[in-house]
Amino acid sequence: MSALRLEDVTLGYDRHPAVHHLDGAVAPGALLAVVGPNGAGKSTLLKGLVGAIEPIGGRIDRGALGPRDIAYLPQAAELDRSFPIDVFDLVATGLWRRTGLFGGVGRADRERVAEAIAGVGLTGFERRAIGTLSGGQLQRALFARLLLQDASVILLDEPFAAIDAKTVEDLLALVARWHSERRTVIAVLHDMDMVRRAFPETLLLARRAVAWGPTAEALKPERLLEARAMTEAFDDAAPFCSANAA
Ligand SMILES: Nc1ncnc2c1ncn2[C@@H]1O[C@H](COP(=O)(O)OP(=O)(O)OP(=O)(O)O)[C@@H](O)[C@H]1O
Repeated sequence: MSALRLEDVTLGYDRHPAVHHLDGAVAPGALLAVVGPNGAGKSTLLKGLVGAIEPIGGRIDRGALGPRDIAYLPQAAELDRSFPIDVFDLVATGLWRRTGLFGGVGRADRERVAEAIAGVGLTGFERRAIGTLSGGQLQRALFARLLLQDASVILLDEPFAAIDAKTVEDLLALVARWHSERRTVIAVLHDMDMVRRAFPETLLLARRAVAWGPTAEALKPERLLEARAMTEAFDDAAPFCSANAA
């Protein structure tokens, strides 16, 4: 059974497609990279998978997965850093899945939060306001929250952008751990060397799927060139699927 199945999925904004005619399946436990040029539709795809936007066409079959089974880390720019919350409370929101928004955090839960914070190397930062953290520290805190969310599908949008090498290494180890726990991980990435090294499967996106399969196949130079050309040729103002051109 697939964790996620896409059937001729078109996603977009105001009825303008941003990415279209996606067909494919992500198996449970897959470790999938989503790559492609700027504007290729990668973030849009993750938003569609998590259900933040509804497809304009086709359908996304999530099988038995409920909304709480899918965790989503948006791009750093989408997070409001001025929100007055400290590291502990931010990480503790990962428990909402179980406790509910007003469920309260008991002693055992507080220990779990502390454990998750330790797991990302942020012990001592519990009472720091998130606005005072470096980009890498904030990303560590957000990964700690994902640890607590305990979701079977984890979507990461450019999780390693503008992050130092040591933090990347530590967070990548968490991704590997999630993979070993048979969770499904889908990550939007720009670092092709990292994708080749750490992600067995790749979806190369350029407003539609250029390639989807084993990473070595999907990232062949001719495929990457094709992706760039396709993204550049895409007409953002086109009405809903004016052409079905392949
Ligand atoms: N909220 C929005 N409203 C209207 N159009 C949008 C919105 N978000 C994205 N788009 C458009 O959808 C297209 C795909 O954008 P998307 O952010 O999915 O690309 P991406 O592959 O994630 O790009 P990048 O690598 O630059 O993050 C772009 O043309 C973008 O301008």
